[in-house]
Amino acid sequence: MSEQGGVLPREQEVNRRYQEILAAMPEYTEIDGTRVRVPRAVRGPLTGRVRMRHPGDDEDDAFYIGPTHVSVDLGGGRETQVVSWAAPAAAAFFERHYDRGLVKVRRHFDAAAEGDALTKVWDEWLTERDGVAFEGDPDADAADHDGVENASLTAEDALRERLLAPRTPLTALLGTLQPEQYALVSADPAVSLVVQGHAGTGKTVVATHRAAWLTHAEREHRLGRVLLLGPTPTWAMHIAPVIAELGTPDTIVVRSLTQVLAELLGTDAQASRSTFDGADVVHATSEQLGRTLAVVVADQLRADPELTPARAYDAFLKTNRVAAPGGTRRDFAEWRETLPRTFDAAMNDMRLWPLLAYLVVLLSEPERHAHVIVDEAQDLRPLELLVLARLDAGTWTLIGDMRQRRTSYTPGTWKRVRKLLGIEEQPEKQLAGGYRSTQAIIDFAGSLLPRSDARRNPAVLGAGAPPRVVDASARGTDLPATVLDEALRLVDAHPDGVVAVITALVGDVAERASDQGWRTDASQVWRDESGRRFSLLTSEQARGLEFDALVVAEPAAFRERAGDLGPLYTALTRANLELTVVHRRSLPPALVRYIREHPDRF
Ligand SMILES: Nc1ncnc2c1ncn2[C@@H]1O[C@H](COP(=O)(O)OP(=O)(O)OP(=O)(O)O)[C@@H](O)[C@H]1O
Repeated sequence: MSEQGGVLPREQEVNRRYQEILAAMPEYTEIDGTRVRVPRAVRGPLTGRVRMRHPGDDEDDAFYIGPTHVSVDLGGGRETQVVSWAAPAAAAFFERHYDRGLVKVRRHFDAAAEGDALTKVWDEWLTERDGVAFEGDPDADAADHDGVENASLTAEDALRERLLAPRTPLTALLGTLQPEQYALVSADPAVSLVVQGHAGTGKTVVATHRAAWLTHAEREHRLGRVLLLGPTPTWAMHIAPVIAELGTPDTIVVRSLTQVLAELLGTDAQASRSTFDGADVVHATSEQLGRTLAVVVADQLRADPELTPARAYDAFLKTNRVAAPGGTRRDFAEWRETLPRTFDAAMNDMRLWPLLAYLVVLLSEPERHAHVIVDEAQDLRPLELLVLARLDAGTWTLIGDMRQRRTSYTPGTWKRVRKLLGIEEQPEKQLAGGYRSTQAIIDFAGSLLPRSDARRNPAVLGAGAPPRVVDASARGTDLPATVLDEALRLVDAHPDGVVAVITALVGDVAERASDQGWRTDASQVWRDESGRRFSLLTSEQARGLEFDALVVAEPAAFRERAGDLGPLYTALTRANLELTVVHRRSLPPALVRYIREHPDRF
């Protein structure tokens, strides 16, 4: 692939004409009888261009890919077609081996964030290079290409350039969407999809682009309403720009699980707080509880057809028909004794929202979605899955990483998740690309995975610098001071990037930061007087996010559950380019072993 200076102005001109046509389109359109504002999804810049490989090469064999389908008048009686990225023909641009080699060359575009002008083109030849890339290209020499590239990546140079740049908010990535990602984004929605991918393999990219693809206004069998569910409100904010850019308004409902539960309960997601910790949660979110509630509701409905969730809750507190298996039956009964005595009182404890919401969905017909996409699906607890099962009228896309489970209360296998949702048995799809972190970071964090599972994703970013491991006790400094020193070093080294500290000891670090003159608002970002800044987060809060450079403080303090180092693995894998680990206590054995086995790197 190469950048071609002579070609760029030509493509910029086509893009300019395309933008003019889009600007002249009405601001509102009719979708399924409803008037909706035309989304930015149909107004953005061109994504790329494809040249098919036909013996009688002519202009018809080339077309553009863009947000929306139109014909562009090129002047002199010539015109060219722009095909929507969600149309079947767009597969020629996105699929690696489209129709057994029918594509000759693809041109990938990059555009300015503001104004939509094209800023760069890359050509990717899928056949031996012969002649010019596209008819009318001024300079055949511009394409210095010898043939087929890396077998798994497309637009490799564009992708690497994008990944090496300081991280900006997540945006639409159509120009560099990879074949393995496109295959999942555009998979047939008639079949439910379960996708397993390690950290940084592009799961959130797939989840967001799939939501947009399924509901794209120009797709023949588009879906009417898709729920896109993620772990936290921060996640929802993180993905908002992609949905704003690609999504058709009102067709994609973005929510965190807490928001879904709050809506079912008619309450405010902010109103009640709970840490969701402790053994009680096992009971409060168990499948057995779900079965008990279903039995109670069915029983009561026979005698009381007007049964309300509040009365069902009363009946649940009294019933002997507890479905918990033998050993835990007594624990379960004891736990039930601790519950608030009324439905309204129970609403004050967020831990009980899944229970209460399940009663609501058992007793009402909630609005159902045509499809539900769940990002970070490994973190849904059994009863939460049972609630969701009643909100979906169609199929599912479940995307997650069983290695990043927060707790052992969630199902440990995709098979169990499928069972709770009633999804037919089928093998998971795997994502393999390493898009977020350097190889050094992927390998270091990957040492926490069971050896059988330690398939290393090849990092697009290349080898990178080894993580820096700092033993604060050997330095004779305390942990917070060392963490802040290291964070400051990274902030200075990445002036245009974003830096974070992830630790279970947020309070200790925050107190010291405050003593040192750092200030924060509610957003977890700390700033000093000269405007330098870093984020201070728990692993829980950092889910799904990423940072150019990162300090992970005191690995031993991350909770280890069920032999699973999920939260620490999540923390380490938030780093793009540079990772520093600061500790006073011993490191987890897997990291110690990794460091010992790679003395040259540490
Ligand atoms: N095709 C692509 N083009 C450009 N950037 C990409 C592409 N795919 C992934 N990325 C980038 O790689 C990073 C990781 O992607 P993403 O956040 O989707 O991974 P993930 O699998 O959800 O990670 P995790 O489970 O660790 O949160 C993001 O910065 C994303 O923008």
